[in-house]
Amino acid sequence: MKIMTTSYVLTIAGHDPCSGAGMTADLSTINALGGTGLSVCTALTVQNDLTFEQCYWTDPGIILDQLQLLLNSYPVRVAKIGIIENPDILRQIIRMIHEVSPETDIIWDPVLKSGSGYTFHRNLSVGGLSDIFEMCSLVTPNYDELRAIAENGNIKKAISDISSRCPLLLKGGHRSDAQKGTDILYFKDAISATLLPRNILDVNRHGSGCVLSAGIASYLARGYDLLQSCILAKEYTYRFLLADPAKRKAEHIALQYISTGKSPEEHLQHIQEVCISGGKWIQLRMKDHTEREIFDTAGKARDICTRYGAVLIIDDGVSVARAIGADGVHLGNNDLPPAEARNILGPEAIIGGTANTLEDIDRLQREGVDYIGLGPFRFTTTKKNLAPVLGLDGYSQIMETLQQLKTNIPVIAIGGITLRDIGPILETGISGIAVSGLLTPKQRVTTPGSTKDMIRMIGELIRHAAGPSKQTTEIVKHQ
Ligand SMILES: Cc1ncc(COP(=O)(O)OP(=O)(O)O)c(N)n1
Ligand SMILES: Cc1ncsc1CCOP(=O)(O)O
Ligand SMILES: [Mg+2]
Repeated sequence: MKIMTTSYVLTIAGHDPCSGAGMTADLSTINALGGTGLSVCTALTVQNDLTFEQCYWTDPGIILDQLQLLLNSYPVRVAKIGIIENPDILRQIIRMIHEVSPETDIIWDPVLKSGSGYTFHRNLSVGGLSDIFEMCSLVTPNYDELRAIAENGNIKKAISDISSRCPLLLKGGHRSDAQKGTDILYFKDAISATLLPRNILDVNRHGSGCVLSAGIASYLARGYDLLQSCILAKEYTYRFLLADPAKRKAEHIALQYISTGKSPEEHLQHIQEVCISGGKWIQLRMKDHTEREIFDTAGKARDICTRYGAVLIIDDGVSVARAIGADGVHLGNNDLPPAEARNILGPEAIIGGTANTLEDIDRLQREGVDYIGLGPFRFTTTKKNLAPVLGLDGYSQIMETLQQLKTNIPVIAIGGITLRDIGPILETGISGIAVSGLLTPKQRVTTPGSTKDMIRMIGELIRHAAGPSKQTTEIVKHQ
């Protein structure tokens, strides 16, 4: 008897001991996306994220026995297939799924080569696989894989041959041309949907292809249609790639909320309000509080930020940041030098530094900060002992010089910034803004609207400044 519950997703894939790719990575993805994972192991591999040494294929009899048992016991909604020894075994697996559980959708991720260069298959061709495509609900090759199986290198024909039999998601993650990160989903009848990247991430992370196809399987299992599943899984994979700390740094340099409050409780209330409203980068800045209060509040702020997926950095306090496991610090001229902070906090910590002049930026950059807080833009009561106000002219001059010097360290603006200032400030080439008063309800006297509205509007302004609209899907009919 089949055990009745929903969203069973089966991965039929190899074991990667470092779990970046393969069966265990698939299971993590399936579980993270609300599915229940089942697995059949097709190979034991000796690899990590940098090197691939050996592949020991599982006896096909064991694969088929395990598969039969699982299909007889669970209502498998989607089966995702990764590395398989050869097309004959693939064919036997797919046929068994069709016979025992005809309602199961099959996604085949045709992995021909590992990211580190190990070749699983040569001499596969679209023609020799046509019966396999007929039985799949989706195949997900990347561009190199499609080129390898296209007869006479004719990619257009390969696309048309495969997509006349089953939908084809052509992945652009590993491309080095303008199509990098763009995936195209081809359906029958020459309809395709182009899935544009939300951002080009310069990472070819081990296992990202597995995460994408396991993600599609999981969303399909939850009842989304194929296009929706591809869009959602692409977004999930983007976030998975961002979990690489180096990328996370870049993504968060856009809007920073600097906390303020009369008491530790008020700081935490304001931080929570910003996080609930979609803020993703918080700086805890507590002046005139005891070390103990700052330490306790920082621990609570870290818990709030973790809950909402926000990055937390601490103003001045390197030891507090280290003690509570914050993501980094913002350092002023009287704080620990950035290099010392880096030694204490490690290579992945976000370290920001305060600048008022071009010379400050030059020095801070040499000292290894990740971003610069340049200001003040205008007078503000939030900070005592303000440096000279820069205004729009000051920002324009500094940013122009940085561009001439081809310096591309992220520079964020700070100091008395209102909603209206953001557009003009971003036009100078500034990459983001840090605000306190604008996102603190009691201080936002001149700008009505909720914190959520404010963050949404600031996000729009930042996206607008970053270039063309970020619409991520275009559906077209090819001639
Ligand atoms: C993003 C950002 N930029 C500048 C500052 C100012 O920092 P600092 O010079 O350390 O002054 P205080 O904030 O400590 O008064 C900042 N905190 N954040
Ligand atoms: C911390 C700091 N450093 C320079 S200006 C400033 C205060 C920013 O707060 P507000 O956005 O309320 O002016
Ligand atoms: Mg400081």
